[in-house]
Amino acid sequence: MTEMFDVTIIGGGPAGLYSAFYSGLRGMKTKLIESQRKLGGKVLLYPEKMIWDVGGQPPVPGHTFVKQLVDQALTFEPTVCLDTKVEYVEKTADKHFLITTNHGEIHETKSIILAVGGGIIHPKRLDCPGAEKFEGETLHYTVPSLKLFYQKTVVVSGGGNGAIDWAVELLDIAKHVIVVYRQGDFPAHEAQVELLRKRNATILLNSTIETLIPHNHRNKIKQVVVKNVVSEETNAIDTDHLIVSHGFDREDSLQFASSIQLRKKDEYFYEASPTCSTSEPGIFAAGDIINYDGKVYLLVGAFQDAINAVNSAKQYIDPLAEKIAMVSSHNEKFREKNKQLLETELKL
Ligand SMILES: Cc1cc2nc3c(=O)[nH]c(=O)nc-3n(C[C@H](O)[C@H](O)[C@H](O)COP(=O)(O)OP(=O)(O)OC[C@H]3O[C@@H](n4cnc5c(N)ncnc54)[C@H](O)[C@@H]3O)c2cc1C
Repeated sequence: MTEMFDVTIIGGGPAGLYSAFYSGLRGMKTKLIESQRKLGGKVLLYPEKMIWDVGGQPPVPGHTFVKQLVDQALTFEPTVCLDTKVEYVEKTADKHFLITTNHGEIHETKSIILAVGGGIIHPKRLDCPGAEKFEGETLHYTVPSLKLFYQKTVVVSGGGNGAIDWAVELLDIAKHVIVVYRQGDFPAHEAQVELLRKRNATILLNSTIETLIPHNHRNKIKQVVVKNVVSEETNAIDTDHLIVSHGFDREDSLQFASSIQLRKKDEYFYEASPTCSTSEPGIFAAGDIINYDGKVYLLVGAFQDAINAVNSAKQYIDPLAEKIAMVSSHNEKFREKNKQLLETELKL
């Protein structure tokens, strides 16, 4: 038999990471399984974007935020399995769960927190012949470092929040920002679109990228050929970099045994209560994968869900456990750390 855990968290994004911290705080033996090689979930897609909207947290770039989240998640030393995709979940006669991964391993657990976000996601590739040879060099699906674009001409393809946020961020860094979008207007936040229009960005609506023209013998883009879908005119634009933000393809390979009755709101979201219980006793959920009235699809929403999911899981495995949300001062682990921090503070 494999080692039994109190809770196994599937997904190592913000919801899963904070669940791992909080379940440690509640004294639960915790395992976290993540399909990617790195923890951080979707925040890994925006390492250089500044995050402003987490209460009490000064603005930090995504990569710093991920580091802080991971450090916090490891506080109570959960077992972490990286590069491991959960494929199948079944329930045993004694109401425990068996989780099968792509490596064929079986993990045993008393409860589960689903924190799989939008599933395993991959940025949608540019539909343009030969585009893959420019990837990583001058064609980007995430922005690894803003420095790369300093004083460069950058074309951003896409019109949603991801594309427009990048374009706005680049206004102070790049020499020139050109946004190409296939529809007649942007669906992104109005205030951001307004900023783009007020500053010197070039906006090409009803337009798509048809071809990428390389520098001689090099895997660098020299020009993008843009076609206006209304007039059918084409135009070659000199560029140093191309950022493509066309959304994500989603891989949802997680299957449940037919005896597990997990209700979905639609093909995407699992139905959950505000205390993050799903329709299947013993399975709880947190973050972008669930839907209930008032659900907030932001980092803070994922954190609140994580607390509720952990508290519900704790109640499931120990009905006599405290119902109220615990605060960090209720844990021994912090006593020594608090002492050290206080001593440092008093010396100042
Ligand atoms: C471009 C962009 C910018 C954003 N900016 C902000 C912002 O400024 N402020 C803000 O509050 N929010 C922002 N968000 C939203 C925020 O990132 C999400 O709400 C948050 O990441 C949701 O966390 P999650 O843990 O639910 O899901 P995710 O972050 O999607 O993490 C889910 C994890 O589960 C893993 N997984 C999935 N299926 C399996 C499986 N079968 N087995 C194992 N692992 C699996 C995935 O690999 C992934 O790591 C932004 C989102 C995007 C896309």
